[in-house]
Amino acid sequence: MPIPIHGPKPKILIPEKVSPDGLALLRENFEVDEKKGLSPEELKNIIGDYEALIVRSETKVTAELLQAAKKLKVVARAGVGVDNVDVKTATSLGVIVVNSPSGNINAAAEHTIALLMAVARNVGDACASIKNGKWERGRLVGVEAKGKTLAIVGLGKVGLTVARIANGLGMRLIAYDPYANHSLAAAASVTLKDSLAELLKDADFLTLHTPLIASTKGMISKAELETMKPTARILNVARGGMIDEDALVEALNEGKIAGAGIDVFTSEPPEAESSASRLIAHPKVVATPHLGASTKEAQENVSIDVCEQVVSILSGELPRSAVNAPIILPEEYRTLQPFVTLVEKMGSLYTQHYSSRVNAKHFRTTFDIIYEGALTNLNTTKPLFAALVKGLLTPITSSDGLNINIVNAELLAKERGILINEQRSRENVEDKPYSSFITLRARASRSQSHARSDLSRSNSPSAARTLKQEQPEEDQVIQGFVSGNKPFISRLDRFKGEFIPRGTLLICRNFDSCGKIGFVGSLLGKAGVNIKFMSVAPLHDDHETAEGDGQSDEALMILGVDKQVGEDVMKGLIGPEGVLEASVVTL
Ligand SMILES: NC(=O)C1=CN([C@@H]2O[C@H](COP(=O)(O)OP(=O)(O)OC[C@H]3O[C@@H](n4cnc5c(N)ncnc54)[C@H](O)[C@@H]3O)[C@@H](O)[C@H]2O)C=CC1
Ligand SMILES: O=C(O)C(=O)COP(=O)(O)O
Repeated sequence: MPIPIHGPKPKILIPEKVSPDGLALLRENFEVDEKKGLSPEELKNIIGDYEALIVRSETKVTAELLQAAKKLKVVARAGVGVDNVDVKTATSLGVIVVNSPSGNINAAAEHTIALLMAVARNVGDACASIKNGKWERGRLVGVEAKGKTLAIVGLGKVGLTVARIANGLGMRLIAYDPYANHSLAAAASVTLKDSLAELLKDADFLTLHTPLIASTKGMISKAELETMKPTARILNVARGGMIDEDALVEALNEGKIAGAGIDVFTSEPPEAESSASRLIAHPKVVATPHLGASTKEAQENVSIDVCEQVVSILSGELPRSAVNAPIILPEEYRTLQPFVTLVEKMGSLYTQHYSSRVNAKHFRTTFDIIYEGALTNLNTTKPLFAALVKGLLTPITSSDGLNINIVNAELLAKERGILINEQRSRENVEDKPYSSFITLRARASRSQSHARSDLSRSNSPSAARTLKQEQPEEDQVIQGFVSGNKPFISRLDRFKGEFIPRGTLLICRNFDSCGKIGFVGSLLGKAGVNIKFMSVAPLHDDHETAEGDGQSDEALMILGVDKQVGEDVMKGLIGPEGVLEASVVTL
């Protein structure tokens, strides 16, 4: 995969133990810092240097940490649960959060079964007893799994894998999951129950496999435990906090629950005198220190999975399992990529060409973006939407850089009151020279009193300077297409003509009469500005016939220049000898 890296290598911080298999993929192009044992304060102090952060469950990726992470593009969770990551803040900052949704599923499911068996046969207690020189065969009689009812809360990936293994053990399977896939449940011989209460009363073994979210926090507390059989045993390899630890200790003490196998706790590692530590110490509990994902195989899987995604993101591509961005298939992304570049350029051209007019009134906030041809068949246009927001806003956003991307584009557009209507045109494009093209239309119907004034506050050096003699009121239209993977602009306002939106461009509107090119060329020449290419755009067909409107003999001149054009030169271009309007844009 080509990685466009110039200058120092981007830095990746790994504050936890992550398998070297994935890290090997990073080392060639990135500086990989493995720093274990950092305090939250130490982490906050250094995070500003890093573009990627790879964590497991121990690192708390808080809002405070994310805000200090000025360069951060991605938080990669080498595992499933992202409850230790403030995904909402990451989203608002445009930081992509990725995980490995299936790399450790089997490990978690097998660990659940290991705990189930250990609890059923008193393995933990028996092990401690024999090591203490005892031989307590009478006290340590267990129960069999075969024929017992396994009640599963959360029939997702881990829950289903547990069900399949338990089926092989001859267990009867029931589950509660309001969002379960009924055919997958049936194929795994699982009977779905309509409520948690219905599930709990039948459980010989209860196992939890949901994420820790508002609806699952404290879902097994005193009231629920009291509805269960006193012979029931409880397993938790999902997350601490789903079971009320104090209530479970009490139920075990009172003989209301027979035993528990617990891998995850409300505080990890457990604080002294905490509910977690009391649960761990309980003789009827088999406890493990969050080992569900800790197999060699699972750690290899998750490491490779997230490191590949980090490489993609730092190379400007999209990951395959982002938690806060839409999933886009690699083939689809490849098709979209040149159009993403095109749309971003169109947005930036819009902002710079139209909006930095002296009083900044013309930054319209309602845009139509119309996809035609092959683009109408795409599953998602989210990357194009994000590229448009990025293009529109980047020239007027302060340079210390808001990271605008697919993660936060919608939010940012909303915050700034920019309305974007995406449309797929069903028009036949067979007679057109390109298989797909895109039109950006800024609507003139908006009341000017609502027009944004961001541009008047702009301090961006890339914001264009435009000088003009007159300002027609109509929709502002930019049209473009991709050819040979390169973006082209094919229409700007009333003018049609092809040019590549790249570098510094001087765009002049002028009467289509002799001498204009010479006039502009000579003025630029005197100012030491070199012209690299030039394109002339006559009026678009729709506007050609409007004789007598004073505009039918106009054209656009687009010149690629090798440096910025000074204010004095810009002023000198306008006039009866010269052009009607001129703007400089940097794309
Ligand atoms: N102990 C460990 O080391 C590991 C723990 N895990 C944890 O296992 C849990 C499950 O992981 P996956 O199966 O991959 O997730 P998943 O997303 O595939 O499945 C979760 C299931 O929970 C269901 N669910 C959501 N809210 C529910 C509710 N209120 N009541 C009942 N069901 C509900 C969902 O519909 C879904 O089917 C996660 O919390 C994850 O962090 C995963 C891997 C290792
Ligand atoms: O993947 C998960 O959700 C886990 O709980 C595994 O956590 P870990 O990566 O072992 O700290």
